Amino acid sequence: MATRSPFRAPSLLGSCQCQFTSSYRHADTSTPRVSIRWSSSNSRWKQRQGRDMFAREAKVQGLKSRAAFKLLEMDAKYRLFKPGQTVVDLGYAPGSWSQPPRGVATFQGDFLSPRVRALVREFLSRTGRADKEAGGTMSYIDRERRASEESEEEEGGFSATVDVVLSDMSAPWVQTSGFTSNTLTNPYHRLMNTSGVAFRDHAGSMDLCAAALQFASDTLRPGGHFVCKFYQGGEDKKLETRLRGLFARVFREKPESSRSESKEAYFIALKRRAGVAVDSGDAV
Ligand SMILES: C[S@@+](CC[C@H](N)C(=O)[O-])C[C@H]1O[C@@H](n2cnc3c(N)ncnc32)[C@H](O)[C@@H]1O
Repeated sequence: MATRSPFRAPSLLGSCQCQFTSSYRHADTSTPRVSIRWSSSNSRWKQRQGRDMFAREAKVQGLKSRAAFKLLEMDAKYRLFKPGQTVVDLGYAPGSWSQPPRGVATFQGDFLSPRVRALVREFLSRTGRADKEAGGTMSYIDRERRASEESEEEEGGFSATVDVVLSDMSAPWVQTSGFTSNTLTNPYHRLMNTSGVAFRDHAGSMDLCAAALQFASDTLRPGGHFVCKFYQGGEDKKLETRLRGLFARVFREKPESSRSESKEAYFIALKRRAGVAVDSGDAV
């Protein structure tokens, strides 16, 4: 049997400045409606983790979760990050995409809410201005290049300062049973797992992708990149078409470290076009 070797993770996003991340505070769960014996699925889950090379390797490398390897794989293939960038990581918790947490500001809030998105944009424009005034650590050439990009941005009516927007958001699994099981009540596991109902996961992911894309359209500078998790289904083609309107190149990616039985995949959208924005009325 062929084995898959996880990437080493010397510094995840190490060269980038992760200035902002967002995470969603989960609503309290309701009381159980059905009673199921969870002991067998508990041990199945533990066995799967034990067999899972990426989960084991994440532990060895001190990463918060196996999800880290997905981003490392995508960066190795598409070269997403460069030193000194502003990277926004939406739905960051538990945080393996933002390790190490240097320079990270975290926000809690439901990103589907326009008010939360507006607060994030405001935060970014304030920190962007502060960076500009301070001059930053950019070389002369980088400063000149950025200045010319900014004048293009202003011509296009954007105040865009972000280099990369990442969205690994997925609607968390709402627990309705299994409250006596430590494995199932653990918030970490609910955060990292979906409902398992393909249509529901797909529909939820299309809403989150639409919110993330609108945010990318509002904040990404021309030339910037967008990575977005989605659950495959009937509507993802429409999302891809919207992405193609905003970015020069768009790829579908199923990283090796993403479980093969999961419908999870990623859109990698490279080089945001100047002077183009997504139309919020045209949501997926
Ligand atoms: C699979 S986890 C992300 C894992 C993360 N990339 C990591 O490496 O640790 C999915 C995340 O999406 C977040 N999320 C789900 N719905 C959200 C929403 N409406 N607004 C903001 N975040 C949301 C969850 O809270 C969770 O943090």
